Amino acid sequence: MIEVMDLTKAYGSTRAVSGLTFDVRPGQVTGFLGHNGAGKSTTMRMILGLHAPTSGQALINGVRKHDLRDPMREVGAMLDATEVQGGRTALDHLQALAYAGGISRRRVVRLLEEVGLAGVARKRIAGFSQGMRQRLGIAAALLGDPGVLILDEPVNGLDPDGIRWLRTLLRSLAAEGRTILLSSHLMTEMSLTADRLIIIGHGRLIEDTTTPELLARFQDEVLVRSPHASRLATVLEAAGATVRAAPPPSTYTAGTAVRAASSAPPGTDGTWRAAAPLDAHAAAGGVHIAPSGLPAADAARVAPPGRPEVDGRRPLAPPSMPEADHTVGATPSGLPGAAGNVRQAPPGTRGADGRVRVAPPVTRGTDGKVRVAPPGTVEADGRMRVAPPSTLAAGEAVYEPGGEEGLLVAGMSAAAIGDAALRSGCSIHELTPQQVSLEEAFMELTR
Ligand SMILES: Nc1ncnc2c1ncn2[C@@H]1O[C@H](COP(=O)(O)OP(=O)(O)OP(=O)(O)O)[C@@H](O)[C@H]1O
Repeated sequence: MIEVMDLTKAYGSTRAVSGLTFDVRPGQVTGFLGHNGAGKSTTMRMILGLHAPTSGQALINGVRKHDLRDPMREVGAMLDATEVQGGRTALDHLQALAYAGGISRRRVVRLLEEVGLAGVARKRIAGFSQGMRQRLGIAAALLGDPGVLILDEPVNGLDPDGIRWLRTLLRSLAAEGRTILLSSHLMTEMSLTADRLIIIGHGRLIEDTTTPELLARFQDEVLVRSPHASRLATVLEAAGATVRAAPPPSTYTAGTAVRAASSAPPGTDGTWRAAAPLDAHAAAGGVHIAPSGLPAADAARVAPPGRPEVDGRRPLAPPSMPEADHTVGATPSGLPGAAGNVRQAPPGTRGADGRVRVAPPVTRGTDGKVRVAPPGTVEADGRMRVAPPSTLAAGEAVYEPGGEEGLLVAGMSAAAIGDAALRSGCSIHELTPQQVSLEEAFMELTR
């Protein structure tokens, strides 16, 4: 058992670890996750008594590491597999450690076999690959057959066989009732190996959970893309669901609405296109956007309802559409007009930057606030920025989101969401139960 209690470590002005508290229980593999510099190694070093905490304490089997009666048999660790003398052979290295701990040569030989280094036992470590050094480090950690094992990035450099071997080894050691704390950046591996997860960020605890609990929390959500997202969100919340905005799609796909940007990056197919669900927008009183600096021939096309061209392309915007660098807007009362014309926004709706912004009701966020898209909502890499929520300033309106907005809905099945959408007259373009990986859950949590 490892107990970390209100542990803090400052290196000068750097707070590597800050008030960290968690337990690592026997019989489980506990994964220790965090971005680079999150404080994992520092925490492990404090648990192992290699660095003194600034405050708080870390105990192994109820005492500090230095107070363990037989430390090698109680705790084994591998922090940095490169910290070995390259001039020695693997056998000499392990034997020196074993001698210091009163451990038999027989155990050394057995461990070399177990970690797959028997064939190179008499070779100098200097010639070892990173994976071989990791195996040697793991053998050293296991020398005393300890009940507590602390491994910092043990998977690094291991080949697929080695990774599988280590996973099986750690799971069987945990099944014997040992306490295992393991850090790794390899999320897939962590999700296969760890029962519990301690996730830290900037030296602080973010989550103390189990792998299935964490995944279930995110898998509970259903991604809904709808041109009526705001209204649908209200409907779903009234039905008891929890709704949050989904991150925008990372790249454009055909039919995805593209918003105005000062310098216009192309969509994935190299052209700007108007959103496919324009008809739905029109029904909702939408606004369609012409990006500035339009690429020529296949440039922004705005689709009046029901008038795709013969070749399937959307017709170009009618003449009433302002030239490039003007955003096309319309009053919420109807766009495009019945005749298929795009209406120009009334002058009063232009923002300080000269762009037209009109806020149809559908653009209100789930919090009821209107979101204002900052100028240049498209990044150079083609990703869309999420507009920060904001209230509508006097005389100011917002960009219509352009395409369908994404919602992540928790607490309601996809089927129930579909029914609710039908009943409330909201269209849905996508309804996907989320299958997140541990990596995605981790990124979401540590954002
Ligand atoms: N000996 C030290 N002296 C000064 N600062 C340190 C020292 N050790 C770590 N730090 C700082 O403490 C912070 C946490 O580092 P730590 O190595 O614990 O993070 P980590 O989560 O293990 O990162 P990684 O995943 O990259 O190994 C970092 O900002 C690091 O620069």
